[in-house]
Amino acid sequence: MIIGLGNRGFVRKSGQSAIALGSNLGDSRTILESSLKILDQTPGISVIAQSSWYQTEPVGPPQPDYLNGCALLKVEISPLELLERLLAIEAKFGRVRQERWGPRILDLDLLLFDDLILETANLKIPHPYFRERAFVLVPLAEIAPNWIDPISGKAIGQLMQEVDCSGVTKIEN
Ligand SMILES: Nc1ncnc2c1ncn2[C@@H]1O[C@H](COP(=O)(O)OP(=O)(O)OP(=O)(O)O)[C@@H](O)[C@H]1O
Ligand SMILES: Nc1nc2c(c(=O)[nH]1)N=C(CO)CN2
Repeated sequence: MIIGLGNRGFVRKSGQSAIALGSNLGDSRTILESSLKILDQTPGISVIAQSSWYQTEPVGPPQPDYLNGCALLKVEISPLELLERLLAIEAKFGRVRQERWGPRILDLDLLLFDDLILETANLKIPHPYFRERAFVLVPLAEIAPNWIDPISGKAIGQLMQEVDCSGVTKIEN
């Protein structure tokens, strides 16, 4: 377990990462599928697993249901570089930040990076809210149930058991 010392600290240049994908504006299914293809074609990033898509009730201000999913990436870049790639893809799809937790065309969150714990101004790993989000834990448990959260020491499958998953519905196809 490596504690990041901000930008000056030890930062890995490769690893396995888990990301969350979400969208509740536009043609969400196409947007999410396309963003995964772009990620897989990005130098230093390979998509090695993806979950089913889930229709999820919005957490936060009233807004349309989301389409959510998770993916596992093998990366040859640092966590900070990975975040930059994720933000660039969001911008490519025209994501503009308005109200916090408001509706968005595309949201790509960096959930986990091996067993890294990193706390910088722009990047916190593990994602600070993932443990309480069924819209993250259900798809993530589908593809990585045994990944251990380096802060709680619990497996993803166990974390999922601890939240109310009633607002998360798997899309079959
Ligand atoms: N693990 C992380 N994954 C993605 N962004 C992160 C992470 N940690 C910190 N950030 C920072 O959060 C900023 C705001 O992200 P964003 O606007 O997508 O938040 P949000 O998705 O609305 O809320 P939430 O953080 O609850 O998912 C990003 O610009 C990024 O610098
Ligand atoms: N169901 C759902 N609710 C949300 C989501 C999301 O992806 N899915 N993202 C948010 C901000 O990150 C806030 N609320």
